[in-house]
Amino acid sequence: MLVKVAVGLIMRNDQVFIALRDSTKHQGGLWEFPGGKVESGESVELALSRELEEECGIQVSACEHFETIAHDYGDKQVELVFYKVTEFSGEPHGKENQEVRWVSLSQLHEFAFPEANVPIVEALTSK
Ligand SMILES: Nc1nc2c([nH]c(=O)n2[C@H]2C[C@H](O)[C@@H](COP(=O)(O)OP(=O)(O)OP(=O)(O)O)O2)c(=O)[nH]1
Ligand SMILES: [Mg+2]
Repeated sequence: MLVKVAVGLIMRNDQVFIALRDSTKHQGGLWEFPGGKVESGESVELALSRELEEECGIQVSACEHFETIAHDYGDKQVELVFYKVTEFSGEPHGKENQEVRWVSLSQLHEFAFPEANVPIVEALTSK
């Protein structure tokens, strides 16, 4: 089964906001860009706003599609729809008590992300 996921690249100057995935979750113990599964009947952009409010406590006011990546983990197939979150209100934090960081794009490669994120990290650091 293919799981569609809305993912936010929350940007501020040359930094991006990342969070540590709970070790009990799929791809746990790795860093991620906040986001989550699109629910049935929900648009991807609505899912993005809902997930970023739930996980980081921010309200998205503007976003733009960045890249969509399909990836097969073997145990799970995902379609990750990445958005650059260009305007938001509230201060991003680990609302679900997850560890979070603002990271300079030049240091992003120092963090371990799920395999599907590799092209995104590459694109963010080379632009
Ligand atoms: N949020 C997020 N998920 C990612 C990234 N990269 C990546 O491969 N994934 C995968 C891991 C999961 O299989 C899936 C997203 O799941 P999720 O755990 O965020 O979903 P969710 O917030 O709805 O969580 P839950 O209700 O299952 O607890 O996408 C990423 O950068 N961010
Ligand atoms: Mg999530």
